[in-house]
Amino acid sequence: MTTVRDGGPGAGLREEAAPAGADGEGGRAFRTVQWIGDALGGRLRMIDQTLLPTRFIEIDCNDVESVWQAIKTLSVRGAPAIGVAAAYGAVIGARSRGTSDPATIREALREAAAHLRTSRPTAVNLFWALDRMEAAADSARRVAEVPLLDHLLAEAHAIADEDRAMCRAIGRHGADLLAAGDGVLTHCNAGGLATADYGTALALIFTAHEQGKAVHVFADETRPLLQGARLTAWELANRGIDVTLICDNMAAQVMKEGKVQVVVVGADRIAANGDAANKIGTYGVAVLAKAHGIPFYVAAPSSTFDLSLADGSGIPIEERDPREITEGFGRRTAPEGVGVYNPAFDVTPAALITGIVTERGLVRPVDAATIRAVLGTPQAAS
Ligand SMILES: CSC[C@H]1O[C@H](OP(=O)(O)O)[C@H](O)[C@@H]1O
Repeated sequence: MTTVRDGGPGAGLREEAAPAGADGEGGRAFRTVQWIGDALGGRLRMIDQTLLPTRFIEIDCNDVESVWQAIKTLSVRGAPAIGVAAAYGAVIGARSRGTSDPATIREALREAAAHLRTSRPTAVNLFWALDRMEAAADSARRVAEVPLLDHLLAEAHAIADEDRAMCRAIGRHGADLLAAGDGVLTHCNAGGLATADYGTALALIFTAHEQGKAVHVFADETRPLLQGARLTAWELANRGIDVTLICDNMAAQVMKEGKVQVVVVGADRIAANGDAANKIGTYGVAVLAKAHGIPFYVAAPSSTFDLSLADGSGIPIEERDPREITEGFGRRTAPEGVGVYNPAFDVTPAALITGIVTERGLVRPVDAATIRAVLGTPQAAS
């Protein structure tokens, strides 16, 4: 893994923090995850999100282990972004034996996919993307003799391109749920940094903004890893969108003060009945929204649905290192040896979700029948 581009200390919100080349939607574009080069000599480049907002650093991954580490340590995070990174990681694995022999390439890809599957358990996009890459390797037997590695890189590019398109479609379908002047509360980061680009929950806000509908965002800082403070506030400020950062325990107060009209969050895995896993604290926000009569929306692409699960009880919840809580601010904030519980996600029951915004439309009411009607044919995930 090598540092490629260092925006320098304090890059923070400065113009140079986001690369040149507007994405056409008024934002200063950046590519969360991208492939540089061809199938044989190329590499996976990603923003190291653990260093934001103060430093904008891109890292290149040239082997499967560095992709695994980047996912595990949250250099790259967010369900869709993890899926895209894993797809390119599978390409890196497929070429690792240095041969053009298809059988060896397929075996190397399966080995890489098996390893990448162990990086994080909750975001279904990781498994969905790896399943798709393995299917592409197998289906290549029947396609014209494009070199297999080129075929695999094309599949990974397709996953990334589809994610970009899905994010914008989510924005289009969801922006109508926001009215000019609304206070919108969000939790964690479901923006461009969590996807190939543009985001899911934040896509609604970005699109509304591009439509001239100004909203004010309350961003939960989202302990313990502060994706809301470090990433969501950074993305929104970079796009000139009004954002107020609050501690997670302030969400009830801003709702009680009438400052929040809508809540919109992302998701990491949605079961067939609409139960949705998302960053820890989301379930509490949903309960608060219900108590205050505020609509609570989840925004997610179809690749985040796991229709093999009847409900949310089967969603694996990642538990992370206790030091993220006891030493997360660069100093110890709890006594040595104290017990710590650090689930990274929780599951919001469908009954608390007003609607799920997908690239294919709005799922409302949130139930299995409506999900099937909006998404069409079910997909299994491993
Ligand atoms: C668009 S998915 C974003 C989703 O992923 C985050 O989790 P993590 O930062 O641990 O990967 C969080 O649950 C976000 O809502």
